[in-house]
This record gives sequence, structure tokens and C-alpha cells, in this order.
Amino acid sequence: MADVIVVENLVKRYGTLEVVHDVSFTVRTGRTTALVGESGAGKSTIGGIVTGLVDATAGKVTVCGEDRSKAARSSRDRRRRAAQLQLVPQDPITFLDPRQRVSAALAETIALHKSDHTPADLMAAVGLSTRYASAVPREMSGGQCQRVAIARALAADPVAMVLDEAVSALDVSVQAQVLNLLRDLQTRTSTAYLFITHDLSVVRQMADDVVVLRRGQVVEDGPAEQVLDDPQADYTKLLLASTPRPGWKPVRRTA
Ligand SMILES: Nc1ncnc2c1ncn2[C@@H]1O[C@H](COP(=O)(O)OP(=O)(O)OP(=O)(O)O)[C@@H](O)[C@H]1O
Repeated sequence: MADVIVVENLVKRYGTLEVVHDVSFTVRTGRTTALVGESGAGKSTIGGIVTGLVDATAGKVTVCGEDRSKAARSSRDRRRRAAQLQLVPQDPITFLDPRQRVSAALAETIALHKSDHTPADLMAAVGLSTRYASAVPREMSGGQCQRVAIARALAADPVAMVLDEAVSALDVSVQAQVLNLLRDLQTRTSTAYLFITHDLSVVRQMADDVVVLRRGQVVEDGPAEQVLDDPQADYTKLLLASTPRPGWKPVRRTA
């Protein structure tokens, strides 16, 4: 299986504060790597560097064999890079243009990437009724906006997607629907996912590989079943101990 995203020895400093220390991992075609850790661990900073929104202080990011540390030379380069890698952000309501109707937002991305999609087929792919085609973001729920953000990412036919806390704001039943949808899409399209989350139950449902991050450093990484079922680092054990497993029930104490 080919490596789609390769992150090597990444470092990010803000002034004298080093928030990412020597981080390396890969995301393979058709697979999901989860980047987990508590708030402030540096997950979004790494996602920002991978998607080109944040500059690295040191290290290298390669996407589809191309060194992303070098700035794109032309708008054509930028378009090609966007077609390889799309971001699904945590808060789609602020990410989507508040005045743009769903079909127009999707048509714009389709035109930009000259892809073969139509707004209707993308809406069908994410399970969004076509009656929302003329809706603007404020007329939709968080889950519906999240589907639009995913549909828009799919409009570029990306090789990989960075999903930054993409389901964290959704209630559990909508979250399960969106996760199922993402898994189905991955089976059909072999898109590679870098899944950024603090939620280990989401990791359990989605990840093939897991990278556990603490204060900007990788404390443990490996195949999901190994990291989740036989964690080696004390920090991973602590994270797991604070997350209920499926089927977990609180112990009732009797007086
Ligand atoms: N522009 C910035 N300037 C200074 N410090 C920053 C900046 N952006 C992020 N940081 C700091 O970098 C550290 C990592 O932040 P980051 O948002 O990457 O963590 P995270 O793991 O994604 O956390 P969360 O889940 O809360 O978003 C934090 O200490 C944060 O305060």
C-alpha cells in the first residue's frame, strides 16, 4: 500500500515555544491514520502544516511524492495540490461561505478542479437530500453542514483528506452516520484519511493506524488494535482509561 502522506521530523515553534517536536508518521492509500491527544497536544498545528495553512519550522511533508515544504509556484500548482489533499474542518459553519447556497458551493469546487461530479451526485454521496441544494449554511444543522463540507472536499476527487475534529461537534447519532459515510466513501474511493481527534471512541471506529501525541511529541504509534488493546506508553493507558469502551457500563456501588 502506497504512502500518500509522509510527515518527517516535523517541528513547529511559536517564538521560543516549541509546540511540535520531531513528529513523523505516514498515511497510506485507502487507510486511516488517527492523530490523537488531549487539547493543546499540537494536532491541529500538524493538520495545518500538512494542508499548507501553517508553515513548519523544520521537517518535511510529502504528499503523493511531492515535497510540500516548498511553496506552490503557480495557481495551477495550488489547484493540483488541493486536488490531492482536501481539508474537512472542525467547524464547517464558519468554513462555508454564509451567503453561498449548497449547490453553488459544490459547483464552484467542481469547476475549479474540472471534476466529473455534479452537485446532485455529491449530495447523494453524503446522504444529503437535494432539497438542501438551495439552502445556505444557517438554514442547516451542524450535521448537514458537515456533510456539505465533506461533499465539497469530495468534489476535488482528493487522494487524501485531513479531517480535523470533523465529527466532534455532532451529537452521537449524527456522528455515527457521518463516520459510516466516511468509511463507505473510503471503501469506494481508496481515499487516505488523516483523522485528527481527541475522541478515542472515534479512533476505535475509524483508524487503521494511530499516532498518540502529547505536548507535541509522539509518545506511541502503531496499528490501531495494538495501540488501543495493548498500549505501551503510560500516557496512552491514561487516555484509554478515561474513555469508556463500547459496551462499557458504570459499576453500580451498593451501600
Ligand atoms: N498561532 C499560534 N501562536 C502561538 N501559539 C499557538 C498558535 N497556534 C497554536 N498555538 C499553541 O500550540 C499548541 C498546540 O495547539 P494545537 O491547536 O495544535 O493543539 P490541538 O492538539 O489541536 O488542541 P485542540 O484539540 O484544543 O485544538 C497550544 O499550546 C497552542 O496554544
